[in-house]
Amino acid sequence: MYTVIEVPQWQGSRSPKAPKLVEGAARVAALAGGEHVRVTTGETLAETAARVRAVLPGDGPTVTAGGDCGVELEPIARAVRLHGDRLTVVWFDAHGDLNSPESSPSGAFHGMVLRTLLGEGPPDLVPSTPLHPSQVAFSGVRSLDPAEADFLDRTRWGDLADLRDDAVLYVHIDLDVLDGFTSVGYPEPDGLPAAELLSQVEHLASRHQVVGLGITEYAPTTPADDALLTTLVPELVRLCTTPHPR
Ligand SMILES: NC(=[NH2+])NCCC[C@H](N)C(=O)O
Repeated sequence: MYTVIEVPQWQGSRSPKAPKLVEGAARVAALAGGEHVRVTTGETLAETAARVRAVLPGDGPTVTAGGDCGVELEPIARAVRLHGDRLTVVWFDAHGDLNSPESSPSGAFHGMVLRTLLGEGPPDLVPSTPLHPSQVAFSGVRSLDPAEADFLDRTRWGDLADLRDDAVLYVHIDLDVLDGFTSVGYPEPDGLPAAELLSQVEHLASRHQVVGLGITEYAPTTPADDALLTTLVPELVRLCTTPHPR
């Protein structure tokens, strides 16, 4: 069995749609099945993170239902603690979320969460064991602020086509990676069709154990987007929680 952690955090986003992330987290969690735990948000992001940390299971796969992308902080930090160098984080997202507090144009934590996991972020949120850039591989990223583009260019990242045989994966999916999906705070053109996202995840999950999945940034806006998630979320969860090798 897998644990589904619903985190209705919206305070990490500065989008006018951010309050809708509360309803979105509940919807994604309901579609994900599993053993469902709901975390209530605290006064600060650090307090919410501590609550997430407190409910993470000792072992077994986690499915995190966001909420803004900042909800990935503790589940990914846990995967680093458990799996060390073997872990690769696959970042399916329109955005890099690679801003530092100094470079962020918005001040929003969801645009800094990956950088924070790499060891540079708001001091109360940086995990004790940072992720190394070679443990991160991107898919669908197409909207970067200038400082993020510069950081991306001067850093050696992981490569999905060249994962080590014994790699285990954390699959992060910000729904803004999808093409034409508008139920997010910051939609961007030219994303991945849902079938392409599924086929990439299927390919990865057929070769590697997935130790965590996060599905974030759902801000319900259109019935068509909701209908898409009705099939997409259970399928992603099935692919990522089926024990390996299948
Ligand atoms: N997870 C997201 N939707 N991130 C959007 C970030 C947008 C922008 N790069 C910022 O830092 O504010």
